[in-house]
Amino acid sequence: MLKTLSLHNLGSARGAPLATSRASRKLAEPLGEQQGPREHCPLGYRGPGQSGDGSPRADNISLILLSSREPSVATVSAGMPRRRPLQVEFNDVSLTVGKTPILNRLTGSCRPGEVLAIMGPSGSGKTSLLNTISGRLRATSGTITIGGEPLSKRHKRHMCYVLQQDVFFTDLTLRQTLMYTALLRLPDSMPYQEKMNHVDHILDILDLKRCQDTIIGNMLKRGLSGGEKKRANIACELLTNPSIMLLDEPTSGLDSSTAYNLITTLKQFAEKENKTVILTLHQPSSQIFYMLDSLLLLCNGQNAYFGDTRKVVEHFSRIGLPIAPHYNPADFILEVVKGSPEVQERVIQGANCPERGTTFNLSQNITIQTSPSIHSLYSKYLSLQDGHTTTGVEGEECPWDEDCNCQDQGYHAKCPAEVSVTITGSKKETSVFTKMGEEEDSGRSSWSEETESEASASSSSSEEYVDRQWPTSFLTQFKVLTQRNFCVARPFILSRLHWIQTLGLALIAGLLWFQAPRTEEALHDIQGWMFFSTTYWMLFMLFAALQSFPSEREVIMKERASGSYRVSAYYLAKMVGELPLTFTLPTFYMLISYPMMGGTHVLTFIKHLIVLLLNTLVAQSMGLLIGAICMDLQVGITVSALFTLFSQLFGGYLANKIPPWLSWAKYLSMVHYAFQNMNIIEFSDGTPVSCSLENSRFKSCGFNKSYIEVSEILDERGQTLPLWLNTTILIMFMLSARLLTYLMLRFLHRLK
Ligand SMILES: Nc1ncnc2c1ncn2[C@@H]1O[C@H](COP(=O)(O)OP(=O)(O)OP(=O)(O)O)[C@@H](O)[C@H]1O
Repeated sequence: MLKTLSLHNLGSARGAPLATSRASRKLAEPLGEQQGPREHCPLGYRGPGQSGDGSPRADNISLILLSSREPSVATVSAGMPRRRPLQVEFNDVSLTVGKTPILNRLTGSCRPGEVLAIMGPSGSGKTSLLNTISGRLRATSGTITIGGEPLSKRHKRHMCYVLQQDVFFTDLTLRQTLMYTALLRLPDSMPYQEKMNHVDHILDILDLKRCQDTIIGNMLKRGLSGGEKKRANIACELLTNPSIMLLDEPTSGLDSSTAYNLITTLKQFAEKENKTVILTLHQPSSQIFYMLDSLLLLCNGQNAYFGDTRKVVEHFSRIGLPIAPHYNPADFILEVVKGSPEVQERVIQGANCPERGTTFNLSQNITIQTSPSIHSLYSKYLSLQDGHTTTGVEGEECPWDEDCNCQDQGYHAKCPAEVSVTITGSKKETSVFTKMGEEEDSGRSSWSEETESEASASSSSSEEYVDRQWPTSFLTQFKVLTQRNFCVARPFILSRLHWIQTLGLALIAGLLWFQAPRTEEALHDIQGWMFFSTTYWMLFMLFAALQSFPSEREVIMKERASGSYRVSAYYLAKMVGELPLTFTLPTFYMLISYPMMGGTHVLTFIKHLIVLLLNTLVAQSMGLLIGAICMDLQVGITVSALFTLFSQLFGGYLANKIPPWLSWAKYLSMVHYAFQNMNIIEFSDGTPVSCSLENSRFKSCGFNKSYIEVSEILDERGQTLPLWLNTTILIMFMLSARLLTYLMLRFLHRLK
């Protein structure tokens, strides 16, 4: 049986899959087969029209297409606070970065319930426009309004921005990622269980249940697939039920079927929930293309077309660039805006008509060179030649009216108006796809009075949360971020490699200084163990902390840009969340190494441990500070190497006789204070050190004393400060470094 799609004018087939495209052809194939390999239940494909086993019945394709518009997406916001629908408008928006003009007088709008696609070749300014609409970039001129009000910081909580890149903490599972997002971005007034139900619901809608316990992963660690990451990205944003969704290339890297399903979901989300969806697309299939309500086509940052997607074919015909039959209009318009300067000029002028009162000399044929892939597709299926020539009406100049309509009916008659496509299904069945027209859209909720009044009548709490500066209290942010920081840092700080490294070094140090006798001869060795332990943990923690901000920065920036939490909450949570992890390995090291070195006093061990942990915290603080200042790992490593070597050299063990003009430098060495404290503790509280039997270098050994006086041991390494003062100075080091780090994050790196 043959399936025939008859579209009376390509442009009016709103929402209907264009059977001229490869994707449409695929649709017309037995859907049971098409569904088979798609292990993940395709978005928007559930519901009537599916057979008992979940696969659609091949004889009911048009029903499936219609019923695919009744998805579970309709309940994305079930139980969520209601959001007011907001229209996005931008007028004459220009953007210049430095001296480079990026966007030039762009005008467009998107109403609630609609999907606006921004299309254009690479580098035409799609992402820049999205950034400008979201407020991440400030327009050089022009106006942007959200719900009739000029764009302001307040609006960022009404919109979500799905970035082109998938920015996540790679060690968290998908479920953890969504859970923390929900806890941070959904209001405190919503019970925990409800938030978790919402997470489940979103996982279900985006067909991510199957991989919810998989880690996000990265290049080195396998995790979610590219398509799953894309959907995870969208899931995080859907959680907050935003009024406006901005998506930068949501379909990039997805296969055509997944891309189609994703756009279907977004389309349904816009329609059913009255959301404003603006997305950038690179090369959509015609099926996807006609699902979009309106299109803004960019050409070198300028407006090449803005309007109804269904009218794009007509528009291009009108300006002398009619689209060949069977050609995917999305491919065609991209070929056009990548064409010769002459073609680009014509398109830009056509888009700005009637202001410029443009008329085109349609007698001139313009050849648009099609891409090789399109060519091969054409050769194969449609037997076209290299490129295709668009031809206006010979010798005729179309008289344009005020609305840029060609008034010559004869001209229009020559434009492609009706296309009939025959598709052969493998079961040799035939059915007729009927045009999906305006009637089908009648159910679409629009920016209607009813919706507005509904919105205003919605619970005050919902609007209240929307307009509050933060969705959650400081305490909630702190608690959730502490837990998340712990989960994020644990795989790194307590990695198997770090356990092995710590065990190995503890054993080596223990064996090297094994049961060192407390004698004058072994004094240098005991101090060697103390110096090694101090510097090793300084190096370990400092370099571990160094990577912390540079690696987390993108995620934090993304979350901060959507107004999820305060920098102070994040920073404080990071300090607290990582604390137990910071203490684990040094404690493990001390438990092995100290007894092996011959330490027997429990109290001395505890005091040593406290000093070592404090030293570790100071080192971590310095690492965070250097990382926050540099935000570049290479620069950070160089600065850290200088700092740690300086600290070691002036630590009091390697060099005793420091030149007087350099003696001040030791006060800047954190090792100096920690090493002094360990000496004080070991020789005051531990086993006394016996004098050498012959030629002792200590005066106290000359007065018939068997043990060296503690003060003499300490003085041998220069002037010693009391234990409490060394400890206070170390604490001051730590607090100042942490305060400076906060200021860096808050003011220098714009995590604000
Ligand atoms: N900060 C900047 N400084 C200078 N030029 C910039 C800057 N940001 C963007 N551009 C330039 O502006 C142009 C538009 O960039 P944009 O990323 O918006 O393009 P795009 O259409 O999204 O491209 P793609 O499809 O490849 O992602 C590019 O030529 C880019 O090099």
